[in-house]
Amino acid sequence: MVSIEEALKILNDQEIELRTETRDLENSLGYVLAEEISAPFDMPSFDNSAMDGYALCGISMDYQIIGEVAAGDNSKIVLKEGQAVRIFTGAKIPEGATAVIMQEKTKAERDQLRLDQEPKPGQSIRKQGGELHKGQLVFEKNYRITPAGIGMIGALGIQNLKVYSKPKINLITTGNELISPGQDKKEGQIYESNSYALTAAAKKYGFEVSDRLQIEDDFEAIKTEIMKSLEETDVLILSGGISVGDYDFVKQALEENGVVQQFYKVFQKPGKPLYFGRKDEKYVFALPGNPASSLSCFYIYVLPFLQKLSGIKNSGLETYSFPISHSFENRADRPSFLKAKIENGKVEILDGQGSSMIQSMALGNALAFIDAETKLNEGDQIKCYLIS
Ligand SMILES: Nc1nc2c(c(=O)[nH]1)N[C@H]1C(S)=C(S)[C@@H](COP(=O)(O)OP(=O)(O)OC[C@H]3O[C@@H](n4cnc5c(N)ncnc54)[C@H](O)[C@@H]3O)O[C@H]1N2
Ligand code: MOO
Repeated sequence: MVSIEEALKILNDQEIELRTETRDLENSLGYVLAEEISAPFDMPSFDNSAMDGYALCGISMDYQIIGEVAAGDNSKIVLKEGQAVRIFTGAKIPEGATAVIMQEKTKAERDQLRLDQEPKPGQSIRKQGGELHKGQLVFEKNYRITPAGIGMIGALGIQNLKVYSKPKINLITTGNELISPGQDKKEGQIYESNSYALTAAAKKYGFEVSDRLQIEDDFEAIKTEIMKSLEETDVLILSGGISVGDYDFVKQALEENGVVQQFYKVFQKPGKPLYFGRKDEKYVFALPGNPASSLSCFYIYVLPFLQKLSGIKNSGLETYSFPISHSFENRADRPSFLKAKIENGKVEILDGQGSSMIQSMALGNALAFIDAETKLNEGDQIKCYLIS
């Protein structure tokens, strides 16, 4: 049995080989850059108008309008003192222009333009290179691509990006009692829900579960499916059958497939029988079958590891401390991740903390961490892992 800190350290210390691939801009959200990106040209690449109005030359109140420049035009107009052109936002500033005045601050009659006040030199002109200079570093390697990042890279005209690959994930649920939602349920059976919750949690953080399989508590079947899965996947997640019961075959089946245990059992609640192992560059998590245990172990242990395999540096759920809205005593002898709800800056520990209970997790938005046998008074700070 290891502590939570030891388990997290073992995961964090795994030596892993990151793979890279080329992705098109559109499909790179959430990926991590495996290369630097520098500006291939000045941004903006030409002086352009920040307003719909008039570009003019010289400081005066009256100008003669000699033409028009719209966005996208490559006008050859050269303005002389006292001349102006009609111009629109984003259009290239003609040579000789010293300022742009928004149209609301002007009166135009035929080719005569009168301003409400004198222009200031450079007014409403977005200068070439005002945001970035050619060759300037825009994103360092390891930048995690956000929607704004996609916008920035697109604005630089770059279509293909070298990024770290995300791991391929397979999921196997085990248990004789499990049937799929939608089927008729007989006495003693329950609906298999962990694969749905785990797949959804993976998806929420940008990971796809490629293959899902439900198998019975049959040692040979579990062993064979683990073997097949290890051939085709990077990360295998199993749910159920990892405790000490007579039908808990997962650990032995992993061992017989050459998977080397990195830790088994974490001193925590829920999720004590959590297992992590590896076989060369293949990684295996065996999560406890209880629905809240498996999902909570996914959030705290599997997710940061999937992120690490994708090149993400600051991996894991966001954590913040909040004051607790009521006094609370953790009677459990293990440090606990409690289903909780943060509302109006305070945390409420929810009813329904059993490892099999998932409704409280679905209604909450955080896992609140509290040490074993600890009493908190209203207003005491409690560390929360945000899950929504
Ligand atoms: N003698 C002991 N018994 C147990 C211990 C222990 O230390 N000594 N630990 C308990 C703890 S803590 C947990 S957590 C569970 C974990 O056991 P398993 O990982 O072997 O899980 P199962 O026994 O297969 O299932 C537990 C529970 O969850 C339900 N389940 C399983 N899979 C699914 C699924 N895919 N979807 C929905 N529900 C699922 C299953 O029906 C069981 O009710 O062991 C304790 N026992
Ligand atoms: O450690 Mo188990 O996940 O509490 O039920």
